Amino acid sequence: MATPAKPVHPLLDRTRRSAELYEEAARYMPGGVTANIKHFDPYPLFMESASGARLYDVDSNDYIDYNLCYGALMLGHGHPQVLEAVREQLSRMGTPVFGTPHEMEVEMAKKLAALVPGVETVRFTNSGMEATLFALRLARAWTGKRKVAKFEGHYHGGYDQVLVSVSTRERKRGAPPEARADSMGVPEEIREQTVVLPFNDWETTESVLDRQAEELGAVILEPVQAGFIPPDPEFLSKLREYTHRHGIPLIFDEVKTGFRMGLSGAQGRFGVIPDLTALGKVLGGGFPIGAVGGRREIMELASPVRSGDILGGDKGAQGSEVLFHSGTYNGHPTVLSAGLATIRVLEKAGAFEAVEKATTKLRQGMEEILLRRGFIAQSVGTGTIFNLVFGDHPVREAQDVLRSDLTMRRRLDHLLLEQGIYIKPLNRFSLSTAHVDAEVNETLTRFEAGVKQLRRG
Ligand SMILES: N[C@H](C=O)CCC(=O)O
Repeated sequence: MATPAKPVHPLLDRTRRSAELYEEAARYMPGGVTANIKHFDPYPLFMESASGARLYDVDSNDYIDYNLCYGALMLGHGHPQVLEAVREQLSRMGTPVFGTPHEMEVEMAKKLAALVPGVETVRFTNSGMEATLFALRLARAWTGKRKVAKFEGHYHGGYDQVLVSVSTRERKRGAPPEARADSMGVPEEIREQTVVLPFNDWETTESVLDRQAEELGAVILEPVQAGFIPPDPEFLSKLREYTHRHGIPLIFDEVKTGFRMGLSGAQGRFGVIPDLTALGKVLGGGFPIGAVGGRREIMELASPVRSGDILGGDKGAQGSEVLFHSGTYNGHPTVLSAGLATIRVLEKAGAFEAVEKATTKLRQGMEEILLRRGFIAQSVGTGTIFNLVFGDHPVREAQDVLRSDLTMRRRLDHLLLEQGIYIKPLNRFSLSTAHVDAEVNETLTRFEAGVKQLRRG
């Protein structure tokens, strides 16, 4: 059982019910949470309801939400068109799920093929993590090679092969990152199959790749690291050119960036097209989803027409000849109805641009307040996501975040929570169509009140 929170949190007076619930939760769930990312000190806040850009906690405090379920809610909470689409699906189909193919799967697959440049055909999954896992399997099957290269600080889900060097330790500039398991229970022989590269450092990346290229079945990365560190203009294109030349499938994990860097994702924004793309978050309109899309010939490896179905009792289906991909809830109608409704709203003229404009205004406003109050800080981001970094050095990779003043940032985040700005401490800020001018202005007022209390040292 986790130790109950000590009464030291500045929010304590205002969040007593959260503290009580946390104590109870810790009796029944390890650490009182059901996903490690949801924990923060001294206890996470328990929410009760939400609307638009706002969250309301169990103590009736309101927050302007910049976490938005880790970016998934691109239309904010409870968008009427999303709610209506879900109700309509349930009443029209008479069931949440058929367990058979249905028309909305085709509609969403067509939509993704039309919007995302690297997508020709699609398979749905239930999370972004499942999507990257399936994409890696496809790539390894395509090449017949075992190893996978990923980048330091990039998160692709909580399974063994990619749970490597997501957290960062300081290293000398130009030194290749080491491959470190980020969890107990990751077998050494699996960790050894993962090669770790430094984002935005082409020289070191190329020299590591040169040593490993023969054995690599895939290179996977977040084209915008952690959703907020943009790629150097040349970096992505050099990586694309290199992987193409060596026949290594390039996978973009666009779980965070899909529908947040524009409707064509980071690949559309930066004009670099991967072989395979993993999507999630916004695609489900607030419901769990993932998808893999990519080159037809690679995706086709998963076709049961080609290879049979190991679960179907086909005599001809041999495990080694079948690229297995399945899932009871894949292509769930309720989820797809929410996702399609979300995309329809984002496709309206000016909808996406308005969120970008609000993001720019908020970033500039926060920078101005911090600077005016004597803090050396910057916002780093692109599209509808950004982060705040204390320091004025260029932020191009995970090491640069490590070199910033994280203690100050954590202090600020707690003050912001106190002022009614919801973010997961140290995590990125995401905006939505619900973050209109009034919300941004109010956020800046609350932000200034928080910064006023921020002490140096
Ligand atoms: N699904 C991840 C953790 O559980 C979310 C990571 C993120 O969006 O930052």
